[in-house]
Amino acid sequence: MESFIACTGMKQSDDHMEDMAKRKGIFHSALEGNALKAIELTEQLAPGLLDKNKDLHFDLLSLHFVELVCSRKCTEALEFAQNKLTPFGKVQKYVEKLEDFMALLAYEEPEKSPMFHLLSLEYRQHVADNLNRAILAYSNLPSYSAVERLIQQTTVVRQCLNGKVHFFECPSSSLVFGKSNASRCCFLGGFDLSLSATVKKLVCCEEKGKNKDGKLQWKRRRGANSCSLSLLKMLSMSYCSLPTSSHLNSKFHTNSLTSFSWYFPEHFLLKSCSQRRSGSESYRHYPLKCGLARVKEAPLTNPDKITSEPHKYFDQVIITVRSGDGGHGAVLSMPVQKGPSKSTGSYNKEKEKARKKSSYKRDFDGSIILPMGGHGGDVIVYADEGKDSLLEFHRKSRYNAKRGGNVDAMGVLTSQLHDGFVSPTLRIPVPVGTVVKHKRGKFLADLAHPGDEILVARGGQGGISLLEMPEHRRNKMMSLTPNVMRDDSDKVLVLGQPGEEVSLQLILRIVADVGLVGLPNAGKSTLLAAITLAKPDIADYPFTTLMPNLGRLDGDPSLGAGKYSSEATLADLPGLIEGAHLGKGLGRNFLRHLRRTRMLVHVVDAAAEDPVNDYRTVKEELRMYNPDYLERPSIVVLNKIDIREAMGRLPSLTREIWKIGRGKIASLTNSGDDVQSGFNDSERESGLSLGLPDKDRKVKEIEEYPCPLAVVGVSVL
Ligand SMILES: Nc1nc2c(ncn2[C@@H]2O[C@H](COP(=O)(O)OP(=O)(O)OP(=O)(O)O)[C@@H](O)[C@H]2O)c(=O)[nH]1
Ligand SMILES: [Mg+2]
Repeated sequence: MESFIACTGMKQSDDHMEDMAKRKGIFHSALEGNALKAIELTEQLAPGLLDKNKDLHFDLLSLHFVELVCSRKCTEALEFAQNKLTPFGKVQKYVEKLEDFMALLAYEEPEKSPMFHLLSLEYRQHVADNLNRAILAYSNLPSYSAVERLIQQTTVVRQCLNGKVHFFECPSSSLVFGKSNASRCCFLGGFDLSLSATVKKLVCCEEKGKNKDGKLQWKRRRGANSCSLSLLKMLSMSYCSLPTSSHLNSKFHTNSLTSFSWYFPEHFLLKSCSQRRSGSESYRHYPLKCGLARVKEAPLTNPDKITSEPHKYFDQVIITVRSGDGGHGAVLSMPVQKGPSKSTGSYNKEKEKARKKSSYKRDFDGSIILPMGGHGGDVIVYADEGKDSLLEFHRKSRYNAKRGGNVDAMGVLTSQLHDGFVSPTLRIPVPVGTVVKHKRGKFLADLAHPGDEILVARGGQGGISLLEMPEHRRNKMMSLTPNVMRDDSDKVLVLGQPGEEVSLQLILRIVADVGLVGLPNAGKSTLLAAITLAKPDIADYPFTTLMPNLGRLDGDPSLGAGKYSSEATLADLPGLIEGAHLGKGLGRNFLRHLRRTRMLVHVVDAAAEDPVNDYRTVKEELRMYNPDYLERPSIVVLNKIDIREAMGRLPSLTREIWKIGRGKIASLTNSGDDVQSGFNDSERESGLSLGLPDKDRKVKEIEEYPCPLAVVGVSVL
C-alpha cells in the first residue's frame, strides 16, 4: 500500500491510514473465524453499527457458532446459540437461517452435511466483506473502492465484449478501442468507451481494411468522440481519462495487442466526480493492467453464441441473398431444306413451304420468335405471422434463388420452340414487424402487416437466341456484344444476365401498444411482472433487462369490446441512459423498439437522488432519437413510494413533473384531435413511426411537448 501511494503520488491523511489499519484488523478477525474479536473491534470503530445492522450482527455471531461447531465444542455451541442467537428467532427470516445453523449440530462431520457451505472460507469472506462495507458506509466512505468498481466493470465489459473486440495498445501507451467489421460491435457503441473526459480522450475506431502489407488499418468511428459523463458513471467512476486521437493516423495491427489498460488521474481515489470535472489539477496516468483477452475473430454466426447472448442478436441480422442468373439463349441454325421430290408437283412444293413457314411462332411482323433463356428466380422477403424471431437467420444467412433454364434446342431451329425454364421466386418469411434495409443503410421496407412483402433481388433476364448467320456477321456481332461466348462445341451462346447479390439488414421491431421506459433499475420489469403474467428478470442492478419483455394486459371487460377496451400488449424495454440516442448502453437498439408503441409509460424511481432529472433525461433521449415519441400519450409512474423518502416527496415530484410539458396532448396529425384519437389511430401512428425525422420539423424543447396524461405514485412491491 505504501509503495502504491508513493509511486502514484496520492495524498493520504494519517487518519485515513489509521482507520484502514483498524478495518484490516476487523476484516482479518472475521475472516479467520474470530468473530467475537471482530465484533469487539467493530464496536470500538463504529459504535452502534451492529445494533442497527441486525443482519450483520447475526452473521457475525453465527460465524462464531460455526467456529465452535468446527472445533467440536458442541455443548458450548449450543449454549452460545441459546444465549446469543435465539433472540433473533423472533423474526421469521432469521428462523430459517437458525435452522440451518442448528442442523450442523446433528452431523458428526458437519463438513459433509448439506449445510457445509456455512463452514466454508467463502462464507466467512462474504461476512467479512459485508462488515467492511458497512463500516465504510458508517464512516461516509464509498463502500466499494474505485479499483474494485473498475475491476467489476472491466469484468462486465469483458464479458459483454466476449473477446470479439480489439484492444490495442499503441506505442505511446494510449489506448484505442476498435471494432472489426467481422465482429459485431453494438456493445462497443453501447458501453461507449469513446470517452473524452476533461482533457484526454479514448478514441474509438473501426477497422478499415488491410493495407498492402496485410496489416489492419483503422479509421475513426463517426460520432465517437462525443464525451459522456454518463459513461463515467457507468464505469463507476473509474476515471479513465485517456490519451489522444492523434495516434489514429498510426497503423495498428492485431499483433500489438497485449493488454487492457486504464489510466487514472492523480488522486482519483480521493476526489469526487464534480471536483474532478471542474478541477484544473494535472492528470497523471497510471496504467492498471487488467489483462483483457486477446482478440479472437469470432465467426459471424455462431449458434452457441446466439443462445448465450440473445440480446445482441435476437432483433437484427444481416443476410445475403442472391437472385438466380438468367438462363442462356442459343444460336440456332435454320433446318437444312430437303430437295424437292420428283413426284411432287409445284402445288405440293408450295404447300410444304407454307406449312413450314406457318409452323414457327412468329411475331406480328412475321419474324420468327426465337426461344429465350429462363428468367432467374427473384428473391422476396415477406412478413409471415408464423415467425416470431430472426434467430434462424443466424444459422443460415445466405439465400440463393435458382438460375433460369437454358434454351433447350439442339442448335437447329424447330417448330417446337421452348423457352428456358423460368426459375420460381425464392420467398423468405420473416416475422411481422421486420424492417428490411440494405446493409449500408438504405431503407427498403417495413413489413408491418402479415403478407407485406418486398422484392429485394430481381432475377437475371434470360439470354436471347440468335439465328445462325454468316461468319463475318457473327464475328461482328460478337465484337459488339460482350454477352456472347462459345460453348465446348464452339457454338455461340447468348448468356442470360447474372442475378443480383445484396446484403440485407433485417431489424425486428417489437409491436406493442405500450412501452415502459425509464432509467436502468427504475422498476420497469417489476411493474410488468406485477400487472401481467410476464416473468422478466428483476434485480437491483442496472441493465438486468437486455431484451424487451412483452406482457399482455387482459383488459377490463366492463369497458366493452372494441376500441375502448383496455386490453394491451406492454413492452418492458431495457433501461436507457444519458446518451442512449447516440448508442450508449445499447440505447439505439432499445429506442427503436418504441417506434410501434402507441403510448409510453415512464417509470421513474421516486427514491432516486433526483427523480425529476431522471425523467427529463429519458425524455431528452427520446426527443433526440425521435421527437415523435414525445408527442405520444404518456403516463408517469413514480415508483418505489414504499420507501419513506419517496413517499414524502411524492406531491412535490408530481407537481414538478406536471410542469414539464404543455397542457394538452397534441394529436399526431396536428389536427386538434383529442387524446383518444391519437391513441386509437394505429394506422396513422404506424405510418408516422416509420418516418425518418422530419428535417423541417422545428426543434422543440421538452417543455413544449405534451405533458403526461397522469402522474401516479405506486409501489410495485
Ligand atoms: N422498494 C421498492 N423496490 C422496487 C419497486 N419496484 C422495483 N423495485 C426494485 O428495484 C430493482 C430494479 O427493478 P427492475 O424491475 O429490475 O428494474 P428495471 O427498470 O427493469 O431495470 P433494468 O432492467 O436494469 O432497466 C429491483 O431490486 C426491484 O426489486 C418498488 O415499488 N419498491
Ligand atoms: Mg428490467
